[in-house]
Amino acid sequence: MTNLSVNINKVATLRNARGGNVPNVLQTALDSERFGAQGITVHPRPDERHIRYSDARELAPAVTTEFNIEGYPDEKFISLVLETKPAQVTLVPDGPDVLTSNAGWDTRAHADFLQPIIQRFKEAGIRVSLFIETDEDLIRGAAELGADRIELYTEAFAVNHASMGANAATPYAKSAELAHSLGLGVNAGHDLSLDNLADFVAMVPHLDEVSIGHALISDALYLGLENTIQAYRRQIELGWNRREH
Ligand SMILES: CC(=O)[C@@H](O)[C@H](O)COP(=O)(O)O
Ligand SMILES: NCC(=O)COP(=O)(O)O
Repeated sequence: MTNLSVNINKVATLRNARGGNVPNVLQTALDSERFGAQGITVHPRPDERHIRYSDARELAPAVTTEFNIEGYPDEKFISLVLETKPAQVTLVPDGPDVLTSNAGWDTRAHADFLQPIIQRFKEAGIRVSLFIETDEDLIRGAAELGADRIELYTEAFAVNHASMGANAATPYAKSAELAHSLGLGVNAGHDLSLDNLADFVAMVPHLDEVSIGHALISDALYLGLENTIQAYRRQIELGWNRREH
């Protein structure tokens, strides 16, 4: 079954809006686990617009499911990950000024940059995932760099799902089959939601984890966090049961 990792970036956005500690990011993470989250994801950006490096340090010893830190591997990020030793690090090629993640890695052009970084994290016992698009050669490049997993960047799926339905996931199914054949685990994330998640899970094989934040936290404003996490878990189960086994 595919695991749900709840990205709590937007809880930190709300917390930072007033400069205090409400909502409490750590407590929200622990409650999310209690409500059914099978992982917690954070994406500390250089400007700390939401998740701060201090949040990651506070969360690391407290999270009891899988802790996943996402981000661009500059030296400050690398040091944070090696210090906190999450279960997984997901490397994302984001520039410091992007509104949100908007591309996957070019694992060919950036091979010399990524390879030693991946090796440092693996030597520290941290699973390494690379944020990537549905490009066959770049997925092969991720495997050649020694990544443990890829995270399929699903914005294009979310955009196309409105008009194409489940067929929007066809490129991701092919990428997941290729990744699996190369010994890579398969994660996915970005703009997944209650509307599109079951179709994605039904279509994409070998899917280890989905990390979901923006839509999930937005839904929680109406449904409550516990109901929302359980609703996302149900959508994963619905998609899994629709798979052609
Ligand atoms: C890599 C990815 O898709 C997520 O981490 C996404 O970038 C969330 O970042 P924001 O919450 O800053 O939009
Ligand atoms: N890796 C994707 C993630 O953590 C959350 O992305 P989103 O659901 O906030 O778009």
